[in-house]
Amino acid sequence: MTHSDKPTPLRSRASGPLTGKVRVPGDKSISHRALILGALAVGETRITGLLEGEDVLNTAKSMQALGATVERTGDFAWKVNGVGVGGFAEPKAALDFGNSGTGCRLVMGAVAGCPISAVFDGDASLRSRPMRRILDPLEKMGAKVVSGGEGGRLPLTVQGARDPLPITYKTPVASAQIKSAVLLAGLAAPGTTTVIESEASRDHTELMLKHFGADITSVQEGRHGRRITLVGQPELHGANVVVPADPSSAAFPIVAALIVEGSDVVLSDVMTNPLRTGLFTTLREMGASIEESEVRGDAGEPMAQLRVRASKLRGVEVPPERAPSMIDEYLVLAVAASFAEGTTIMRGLQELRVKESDRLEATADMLRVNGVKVTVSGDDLIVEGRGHVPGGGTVATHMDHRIAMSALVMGCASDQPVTVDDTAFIATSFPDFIPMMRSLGAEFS
Ligand SMILES: O=C(O)C1=C[C@@H](OP(=O)(O)O)[C@@H](O)[C@H](O)C1
Ligand SMILES: C=C(OP(=O)(O)O)C(=O)O
Repeated sequence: MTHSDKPTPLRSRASGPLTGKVRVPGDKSISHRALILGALAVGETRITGLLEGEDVLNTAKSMQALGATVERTGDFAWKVNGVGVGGFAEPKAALDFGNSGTGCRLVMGAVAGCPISAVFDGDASLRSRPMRRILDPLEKMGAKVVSGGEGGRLPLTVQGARDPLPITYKTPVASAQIKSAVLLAGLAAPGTTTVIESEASRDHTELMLKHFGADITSVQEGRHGRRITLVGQPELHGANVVVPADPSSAAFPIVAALIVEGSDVVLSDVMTNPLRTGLFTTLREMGASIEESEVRGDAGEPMAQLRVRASKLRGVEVPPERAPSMIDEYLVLAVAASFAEGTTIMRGLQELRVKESDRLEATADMLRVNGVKVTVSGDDLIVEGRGHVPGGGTVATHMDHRIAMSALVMGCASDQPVTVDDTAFIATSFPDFIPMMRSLGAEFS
């Protein structure tokens, strides 16, 4: 999906208390996986609560291009009829994943196990992101990169394996995208495929594979790691998937409610898988009032209603081993840290450099142009909170949805308004962000 060349800036200024109850859109990670596993299963998959953001819609299109039947049956309700493990058809045109690392990398894994060739492409942001981390294990499984850019950059052509090999693979960094690509390729291989990670990353692929009928086990490995074993060539059956609300999207109204005095906001159905809730743990350590109720689960994914009230926050140190459980939330945590009293040190953030933008530098710039004292030291981010933020800056979003949303949240409570240069990329993960925040009382103009 391409965006118009004309940027759409927006200004956020201090508002009165934010109040109300909202449901943020469906979880992006689970939405991608439901479409992909639906396409690899035999029979019908019904998905409700799917995130209808650009990233996920690009994955839906790619599943269609690979031969699955994908239909929208109502608001956030989708039906997929799959082709079976190993059954993808060769796509006629390049698969365009737009801004989405997850869509691109997971589908690369799924394609690697099929005897077809496919061209993978994306926007300028995705074209700059590393794909070698995915291609390395997929080549060990028998896939080939027929053509590609410098250092494994998109666009590139993958020739899937006719006879994929099962492997045991230790991921070089904690990445659910690497793990998932190997497991999805491993579906088509005989025997068992094993992934070992020294820090556990989000486990939605494992939980959903089990839900679709695969034989998959996950046991602890070392202090923080996991060993995941998948038995190849299962018959995946279609399944019903209820997508809970995305905690990474909920993070924005949550931080806004914490920093705007007098706020009281309720968020329903927020997924609370412990491998995704590092931000909530950290905010609570900072003194945030976040109450959970209506705790329940579906297909192994727990969810809860969260009530968030404005709170006095204090600086904390966030340990590096927490990073995988909040990797997409450091930008908005840095905003919360700017409004806290005292220094917040976030350690071990090297992976932030290879997201939609270099998020370590972009986050530091976002704070700096708004008068917050911030240092990047190696892979650590150090924010000196002073209880208030001067604001008044214009933030460069660098084709990165989470920078745009974090900056707009910052403006909700800063002394002077905060402007973002382009809001277009918010549509990749949270299409209703602007109206939803306005419905709570945010002043965007
Ligand atoms: O598997 C997933 O759904 C995701 C994994 C994470 O990326 P990495 O695997 O690169 O850490 C995360 O940043 C991304 O937003 C979604
Ligand atoms: C990193 C992200 O997504 P992806 O890797 O799928 O582009 C994100 O949504 O913050």
